Amino acid sequence: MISIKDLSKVFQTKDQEVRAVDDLSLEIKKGEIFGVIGYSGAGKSTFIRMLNRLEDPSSGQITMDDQDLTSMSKKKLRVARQDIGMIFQHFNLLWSRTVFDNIAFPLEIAGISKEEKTQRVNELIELVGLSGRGNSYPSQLSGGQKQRVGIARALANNPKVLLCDEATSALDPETTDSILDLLVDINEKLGLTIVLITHEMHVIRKICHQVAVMEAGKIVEQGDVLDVFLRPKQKVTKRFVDQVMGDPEQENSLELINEQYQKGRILRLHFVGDSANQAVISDVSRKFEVDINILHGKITQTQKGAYGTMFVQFVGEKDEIDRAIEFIESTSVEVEVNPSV
Ligand SMILES: Nc1ncnc2c1ncn2[C@@H]1O[C@H](COP(=O)(O)OP(=O)(O)OP(=O)(O)O)[C@@H](O)[C@H]1O
Repeated sequence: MISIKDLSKVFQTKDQEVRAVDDLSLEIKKGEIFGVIGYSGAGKSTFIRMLNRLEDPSSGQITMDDQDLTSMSKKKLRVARQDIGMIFQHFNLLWSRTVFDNIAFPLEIAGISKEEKTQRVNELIELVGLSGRGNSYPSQLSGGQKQRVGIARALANNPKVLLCDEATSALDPETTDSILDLLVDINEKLGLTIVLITHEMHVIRKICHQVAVMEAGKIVEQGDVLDVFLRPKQKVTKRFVDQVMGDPEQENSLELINEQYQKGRILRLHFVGDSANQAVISDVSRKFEVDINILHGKITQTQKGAYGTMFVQFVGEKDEIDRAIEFIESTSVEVEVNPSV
C-alpha cells in the first residue's frame, strides 16, 4: 500500500548539513499498524512528515496505492492528501472552535453540504466516544478528549491512512492506553492503515503489527513485532525491548534461584505468541504428578499474542518430571532445563 524507496532528507543549516532521513526504504501493507520507534533525533518526525509531504524529501520516492506522491503537482497532492489523515502530539486543534466545528473543518474545506457535514460529524463524535461534548471548546477537555477530537478530525474525509506523530506522548499512561485502544478499534472497524512514530516501546507492544527501529536517519532493524521482541538484534532494539520487558535474568539472578531451590528441576519457559499454549502450566499440573513453583518471570501481550519468559521449579518423581518436560516440549513453549546464566 505504501512503498518508500531510498528516501532522504537533508537539512542545510548555516554551518552544517544534517541528514535527518538517510536512504530509507520500507513497505507498509494495507490494514497494518506500522510503528517506527527511535530515540530523540533519530529522524522519526521528519520521516512521517514526508509521508504526506508536510516536508519535501531531498530524494527518493513515496508511492501510496500506486500513486507517486513525490512527483505529484501541488493540485493533485491536495486531493491525494484527503486520503491521509494525521494526528499530532499536541493535538493542533483550533482553540476558538467547538469540538463539532473542529471536526467539521476538513469537511468545510472539501466543500461538503451542511446536512451531510452535520451527519458525518455526529457519526465521528460517536465513533471516538465524545457523545454530548460537541459544543465544548478544546480548553474544556482533558488531554485524552482533545486527542479524540484530533482523531475524529483526521478521519473526517474517510482517509485510507492515518499518520500518528507521537500521538500519546503528552498523555498519562491510562489515557495513553485508552487512545491506543481507540486506534486499534478504528484500525479493525475501518480497515485503516496506521503509521505511527513513538519513542515508547509500550505503544509498539500494545498495538503494532510491524515495527521498524530508526537510528541516525536509518532503519536499523525491522519486522513482525513478536519476532523483534523475541530476537532483538541491534543494541538499540534491545534497549527498547528492555523498556517493557525488563531483563528477567538480570533482575533476579539465576544463581540465586538455583541456590534457593535445590529440589527437583528448574526450568526456563519461553512463551512465543501462541495463545493456545498459555495454559501450559495448568495443563502440566492436571496431567502429571508434579508440584510446580512459579519463581520469576514476565509475560506480556502484543497484537500478535503473548511473549515472555518464566522460571518454574518442578518437584516430584524424576520420571514424572521428565514426562512433564516432554509434554511441554511438544507445545510451542520453548523449555530449557536447569538454565545457566
Ligand atoms: N528544520 C530543520 N532544520 C535543520 N535540522 C533539522 C530540522 N528538522 C529536524 N532537523 C534535524 O534532523 C534530525 C532528526 O530530527 P527529527 O525531529 O526528525 O527526529 P525525531 O526522531 O523525530 O526526534 P524528536 O522526537 O526529538 O523530534 C535532528 O538532528 C534534527 O536536529
